[in-house]
Amino acid sequence: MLQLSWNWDWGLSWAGDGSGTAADWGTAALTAIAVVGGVYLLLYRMQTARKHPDEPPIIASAVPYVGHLLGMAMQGGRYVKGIGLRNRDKPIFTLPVPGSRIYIVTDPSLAAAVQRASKTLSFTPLVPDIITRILGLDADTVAIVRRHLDPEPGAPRGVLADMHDMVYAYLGPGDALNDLSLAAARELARQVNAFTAASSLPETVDLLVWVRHFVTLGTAAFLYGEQNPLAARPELGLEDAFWDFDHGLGRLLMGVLPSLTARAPYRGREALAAALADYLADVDLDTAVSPIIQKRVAIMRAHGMSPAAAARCEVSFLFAGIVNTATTTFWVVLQIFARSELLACVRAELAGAVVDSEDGKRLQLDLDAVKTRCPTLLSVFRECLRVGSDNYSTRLVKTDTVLAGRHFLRAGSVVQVAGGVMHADPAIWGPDADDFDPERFVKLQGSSSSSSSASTTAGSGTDGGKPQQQQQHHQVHPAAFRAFGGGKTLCPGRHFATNEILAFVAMIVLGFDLDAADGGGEIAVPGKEDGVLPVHILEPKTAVNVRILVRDGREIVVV
Ligand code: HEM
Repeated sequence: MLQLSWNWDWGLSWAGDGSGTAADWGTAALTAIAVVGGVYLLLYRMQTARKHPDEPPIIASAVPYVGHLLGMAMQGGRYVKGIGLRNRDKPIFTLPVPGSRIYIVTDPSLAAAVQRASKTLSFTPLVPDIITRILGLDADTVAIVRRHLDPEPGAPRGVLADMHDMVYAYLGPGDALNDLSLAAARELARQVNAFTAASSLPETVDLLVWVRHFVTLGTAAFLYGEQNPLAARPELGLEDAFWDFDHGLGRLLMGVLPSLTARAPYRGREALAAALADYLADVDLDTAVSPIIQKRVAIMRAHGMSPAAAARCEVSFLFAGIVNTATTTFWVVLQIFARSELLACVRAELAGAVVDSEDGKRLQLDLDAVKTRCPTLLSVFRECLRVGSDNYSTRLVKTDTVLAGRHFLRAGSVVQVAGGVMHADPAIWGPDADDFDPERFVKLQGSSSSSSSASTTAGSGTDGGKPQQQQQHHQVHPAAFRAFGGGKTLCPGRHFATNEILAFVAMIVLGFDLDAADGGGEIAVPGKEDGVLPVHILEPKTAVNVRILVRDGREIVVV
């Protein structure tokens, strides 16, 4: 006879009358297995129970409730992407998590429906918590940020709403965008010219590190002025601090004692915030920084933020301006230089976008011509974004919502549009969806649709469009291209980024030759590191070391 009891010294124990036989122990073990199995089955069944008959199908985790969270923590964006690709028959599905639901959308038309339902599905309520953790905001600033999120027309507006509208208006097509694009391209040209002038011998570099150095310093300069602390105070190591911050965003987001568990990103952020606060307190904002930064700082101050808090928030704009641009430029340069025929083709296209100066000493790069006369370059850019972006557009379900008249989404849950799944879906892009096709977007013919979600035209002056995939004779839904997100949070910097990246790639393609560092020859293209939180275009799994040779030593001038 065996009995289950609790013993304070030894914990849970089996008590017997001393006559326990092997059969008794076997029975006990079977009972224990049955109890554990029963509890497991109960939890498993509970997590698969739909909260509503029209709730999207539930994909249960083998470890009830917490399994998906563990999967995301251990495998990053690859985890949900894998589930999405294995369940292509489900345009939307539910991942049960403790106390909530995550609805994953993998179908472009449902993604468009999510974007349209912006009254009940909104990213904004999630922003205060996210930026508090990432930026380390103090309680007063958080209270300001929380005011009047998602205001109705005519209602009082909070700082996020004002900032959103200003940034979208400023970076939309028009003179301000053109001025900023020109300023950025000129700053990058200045840096490339300085590098060319200083380089007499071939240099071996890590291509990503080389590209992002230019983009980091260039962006800091055209946004915050030449005396910005990243450029003017090299002793602070702010460039490294910036990338430490970027590479530790996931840990900062966890918010568990960040000064200990996310030491490098925490210190990087604090160094950047302090240096920007000192700088912005000292300079004459009207003349030293670009107009968009003047407007950002003015909005934050008008809403009552302290100068130090406003400077801290600028770390996020620096992040938005640098990280995706640097990483995308890296991929575009790499993909072009890894294919000699493609390189020749892009150089031939760029010949139509440059002219020699009268004295023959300078190369004049025409920004507009780069955008309009280089279809292959533009296609490579878009293909790099398609292949490199596994991003998720995230929304909180504010009130119970029926999506597209069919799918019940419960209030308090989270919806995520899975860009990585859509970008890899053969049903959308054709059977070669896994391949990098430099001409994919040349083969896709744009139309003049005005949907703002697609951005496969990405900054060419028109939003959206329904490109037709000539080979497959079907259309790619405008919401299937997710690199810039979509709907109310569609990246406001997409036009600017396109201009800047195309100009910068043009300078590199025209000015340099790149070889594999290990003895020259073809440069290999590594896979992308997809086991991280996909907050931006993914980095390569391994470093790409190249030898840089100056091809055309002439100064580049942007016109
Ligand atoms: C290749 C370059 C870039 C890519 C791939 C990119 C991508 C994105 C993505 C995916 C989002 C979130 C969209 C969503 O959640 O639906 C976003 C938001 C944003 N991006 Fe970009 N971005 C790029 C460059 C830039 C640049 C250069 C700037 C500014 C100069 C910028 C400013 C912003 C801002 C301010 C937001 C937040 C918008 C909001 O919700 O209020 N981005 N970007």
